[in-house]
Amino acid sequence: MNILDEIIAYKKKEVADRKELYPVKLLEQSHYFATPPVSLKKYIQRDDLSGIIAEIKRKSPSKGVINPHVSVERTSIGYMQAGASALSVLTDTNFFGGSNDDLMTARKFNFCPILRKDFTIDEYQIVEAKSIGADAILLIAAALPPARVKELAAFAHSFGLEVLLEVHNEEELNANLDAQADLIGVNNRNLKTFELSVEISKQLAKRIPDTVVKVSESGIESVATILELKKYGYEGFLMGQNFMQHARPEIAAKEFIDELKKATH
Ligand SMILES: O=C(O)c1ccccc1NCC(=O)[C@H](O)[C@H](O)COP(=O)(O)O
Repeated sequence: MNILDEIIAYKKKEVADRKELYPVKLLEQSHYFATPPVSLKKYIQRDDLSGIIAEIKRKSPSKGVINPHVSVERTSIGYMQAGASALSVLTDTNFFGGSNDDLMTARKFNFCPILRKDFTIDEYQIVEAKSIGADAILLIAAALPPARVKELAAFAHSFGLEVLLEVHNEEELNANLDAQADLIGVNNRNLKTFELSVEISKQLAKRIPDTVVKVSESGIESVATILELKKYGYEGFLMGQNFMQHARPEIAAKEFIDELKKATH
């Protein structure tokens, strides 16, 4: 069993448990159902921002412990002050050390779009995402049959949530082109082997329709890589570890984004 299979097997059990503990009727009482979402797509395309989706990531299967005691309040505010376009918050606890509380903290202190980074396999998790104040969800093509991707994307849209569809190869991309995703993210990390290469973003770029915002995800470590990916039409850049491995991730993000700004002006 690879790590993605392991995560999905765990999620199935976790979702079943949560449905009992926190029924949908309870989640629906959240005031976030009355709050209009902030568009991830639009913020990524804003000229005054960097295109970077800055992630809060305490640990990961590939890296182990990264920054377990990070202050979500200070880091999320600092990321946005540094010029990030949006936030990504890992809410999975077992494999990534995150939580719904992390996302709710980020929500409380920021007006920007927030991507709920989790392993969505069930409608329940979409209701949950809305109830904690997320603006967008992630759907991973490697974890879902295309028909499920379509159903879950439509369900997310019914709450006004945007969908970032994550692919890692041409087969996954082609099988999900009609999913109505708002953004397509190419994950440079193979979630089954942890192998990392930004070449995969370059290879898949021309296969992604121009109507969809392109995001390159994972393993982005330099401004030069972003400048290169922009030439392939990428507008969004999801970055976690490169910032989170520093004691003060928001300072690392500011230095990075300042360098990016200098290189693009
Ligand atoms: O990061 C992992 O080890 C990982 C393993 C299995 C499934 C997902 C995983 N990561 C989620 C992500 O997609 C990344 O957190 C995100 O793209 C940022 O990547 P990075 O900049 O390399 O931290």
